[in-house]
Amino acid sequence: MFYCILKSGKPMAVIKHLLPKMPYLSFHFSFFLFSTLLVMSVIPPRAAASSSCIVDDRTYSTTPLVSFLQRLQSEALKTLGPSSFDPKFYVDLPLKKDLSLTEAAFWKLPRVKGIIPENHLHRFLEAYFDDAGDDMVYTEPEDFVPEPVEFLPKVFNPKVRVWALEVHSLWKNLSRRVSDNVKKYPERHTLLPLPEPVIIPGSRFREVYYWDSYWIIRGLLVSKMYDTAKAIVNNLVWLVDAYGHVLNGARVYYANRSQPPLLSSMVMEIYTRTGDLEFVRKSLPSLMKEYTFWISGIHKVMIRDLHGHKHSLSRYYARWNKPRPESATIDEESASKFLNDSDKEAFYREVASTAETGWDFSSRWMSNSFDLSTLSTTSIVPVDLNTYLYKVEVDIAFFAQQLGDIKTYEKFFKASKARQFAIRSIFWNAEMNQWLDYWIRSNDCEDVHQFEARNQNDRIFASNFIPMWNWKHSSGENSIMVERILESFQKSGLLRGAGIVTSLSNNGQQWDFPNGWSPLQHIIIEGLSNSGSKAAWELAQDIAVRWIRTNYAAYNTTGAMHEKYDVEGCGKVGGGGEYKPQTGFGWSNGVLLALLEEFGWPFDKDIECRS
Ligand SMILES: OC[C@H]1O[C@H](O[C@H]2O[C@H](CO)[C@@H](O)[C@H](O)[C@H]2O)[C@H](O)[C@@H](O)[C@@H]1O
Repeated sequence: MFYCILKSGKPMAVIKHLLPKMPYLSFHFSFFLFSTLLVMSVIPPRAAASSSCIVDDRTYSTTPLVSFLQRLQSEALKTLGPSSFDPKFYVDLPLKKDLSLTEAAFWKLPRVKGIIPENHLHRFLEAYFDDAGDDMVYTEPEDFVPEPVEFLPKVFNPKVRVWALEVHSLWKNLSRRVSDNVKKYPERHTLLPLPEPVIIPGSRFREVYYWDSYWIIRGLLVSKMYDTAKAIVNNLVWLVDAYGHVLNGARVYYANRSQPPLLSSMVMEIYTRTGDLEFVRKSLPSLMKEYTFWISGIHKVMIRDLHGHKHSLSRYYARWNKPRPESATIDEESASKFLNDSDKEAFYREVASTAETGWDFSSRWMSNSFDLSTLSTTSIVPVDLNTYLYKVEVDIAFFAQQLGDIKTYEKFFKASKARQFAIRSIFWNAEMNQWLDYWIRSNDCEDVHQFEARNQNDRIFASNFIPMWNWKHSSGENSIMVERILESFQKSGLLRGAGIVTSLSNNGQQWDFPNGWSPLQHIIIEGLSNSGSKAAWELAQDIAVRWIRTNYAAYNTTGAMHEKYDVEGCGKVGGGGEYKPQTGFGWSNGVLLALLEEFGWPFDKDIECRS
């Protein structure tokens, strides 16, 4: 009833209507109800509103090691202070000795006014831990050669070729395998014992990440490193078999959330280059298992459109309502404004669910762009997630067809058509000519949410154009639609001097203005270039050139590839967010190589920034 009153937007009228039928509602109570509803109807949905009706909430519980390392993280912050403090470092530390011995020594450390003195902390860390990352050992990728045959055949400019070869050689820096120690003493490591070599993003990201791996693989394929690419997929398949989904990253503390589902796309890219059907056959059961994770239980949302059609869509939803272990000190600080435990838990769930989106953090998930405590990710049905799931359906249907499994082909083909229809019905906004995230205004136990146009979020994000990515696979948009979307993109404010900005909100979060991220550039560029429109292809090339130039300029001044860039100026590195900007960097290297392969670089075209 509460929910119906709220949704009506006219609390007093509804109460008046109810009063005659409910004589037991006293004046005082109805006044209280009215004021409460009035306040609630103007408060935007926020973290505390969620999670009261979760049916499928199986979590992997925290291991004793993670609990201890989190405690160590919190004590280290008290000793060292917040400047330059990276909480992730502590939960990545491998134990030298058994946990019981380490804990006993920890409790014996002296404390001055409750704080461990710095020299004692350092001595303790040296005696009982290896360095963070020591359990991921360097391994020479066997399929790496300094200049692969037929490498970037369309790149003629000598400066660009030299640079591209340097970026290609970065795969060697980022190549790792899990040390034998992890297999021997798994309880001493938060790292998971992945069976095959990996490519890591770099710097503080010392382990495999799920969606990063897609663009890493795109680059590895340009570098003709097919075995390394397959090894990454085999590791992710191993995670699906062990946990039922691909983890956010290959650490035990990431077990209760995933990241954007791009595993089938990785298999598809590898198959397209190698024609290895056996590889597809081995991966397919895990792709189907992962698909179930995304379309059922807490990830599933049903929405009835204005014509009465029911659509099954998906959202991000972490099975976790505590601080993220890798950022626990930060999350506890952010949650300190919530007074009671259940509000804190709801907030922590929103935080972890936002990490599942890959866009952590962004105004996209906040009802107030400047207030992290208004994160509402579990109440949002996101355009990009459903675009990726459409692609999963198309990919699985294709693989099944190649393998002669007609029943699976038909099932997934049908599912892809249903999602295509759903994307059009729920996300498409014909006035803006963009696809908009849909906010379910309550997170209660409704079976089916009724579509209301006002629940589309009309703020501008790069994600509003992500469905273009699927133009390659859908039967094609008509050309008038493409032109309209193109115009809408060009007027959106997202296209800046050095690439596509993530959003228009300058609030200090890293997935917001003025940052541009390699994966988003690549998705939108691929969408535009596959639209069949010449103008869209030219725009795709223009964005690629801006992006390549800014990567080059930053590489020249800093000697590194970066995780994100500030697209307001050529050669500017990105910032904001909860950790220091990182270098390395897996997906940026992959996207750069993929763009150079696609668009090439003529001999006489300048690579330097245009003023
Ligand atoms: O430690 C904070 C967060 O760091 C990761 O997120 C960021 O880096 C990832 C690796 O490049 C990338 O996949 C993600 O999109 C970035 O926002 C991590 O994935 C988060 O879960 C973590 O909380």
